[in-house]
Amino acid sequence: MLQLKDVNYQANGGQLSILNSINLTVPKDEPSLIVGRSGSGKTTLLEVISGLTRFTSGTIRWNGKIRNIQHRRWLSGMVFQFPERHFLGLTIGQELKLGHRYIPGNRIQQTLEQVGLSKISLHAPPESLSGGQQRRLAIAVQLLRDPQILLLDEPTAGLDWSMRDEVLTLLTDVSQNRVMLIATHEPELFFPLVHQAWRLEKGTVKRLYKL
Ligand SMILES: Nc1ncnc2c1ncn2[C@@H]1O[C@H](COP(=O)(O)OP(=O)(O)OP(=O)(O)O)[C@@H](O)[C@H]1O
Repeated sequence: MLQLKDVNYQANGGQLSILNSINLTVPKDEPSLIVGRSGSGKTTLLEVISGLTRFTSGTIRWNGKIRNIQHRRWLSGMVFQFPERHFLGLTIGQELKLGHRYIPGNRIQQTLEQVGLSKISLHAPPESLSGGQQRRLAIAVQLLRDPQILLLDEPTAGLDWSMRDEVLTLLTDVSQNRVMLIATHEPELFFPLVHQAWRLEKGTVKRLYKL
């Protein structure tokens, strides 16, 4: 379970308040949603949780223990908005192995099966995949790190309907045994998958849905 207590984040040397006293308890084994308009602070919140951004005050606990920024980097996997823009590997195989000294081939194959990409060639460039497949590859890259906390920023942005369905089905499957938090401005797409959703407005959690 992930717990945020009174988390604040201010930018520009404290001049600009972006997250204001965020309190959240996010359960494991089911996707949860952060809903909010553009500029409401969704990406910032995911970056704070994942340890990519240092918050100003508050506490973040994992399974009851306070976790510092290094712990959270280690615990978390973040799938950025439009992750395909950030692929670095020249091939799908390279992309999957980035940052690892060694990954057994069967582990790569299992992960590709998990995301429904078992038939692709590891020698092909990531750009040869369809939009939905590229999103699934980005999720596979994170799953290979086996994160306890999986954070996804607008995972369906820019996808057509059929590809969105592919990604939505996958998200339910990979939420088992971990916390999954999805930031979106299109909550209606995700409501069939989630039990809990929070609305962020100007950096404040305004409402809690128990669906
Ligand atoms: N380091 C920073 N310095 C100044 N302003 C920042 C900083 N980080 C974020 N902001 C501002 O904080 C606000 C929230 O940004 P954030 O990207 O978290 O919103 P968002 O809800 O994810 O928006 P979108 O859906 O458009 O991605 C924005 O107004 C953004 O410009």
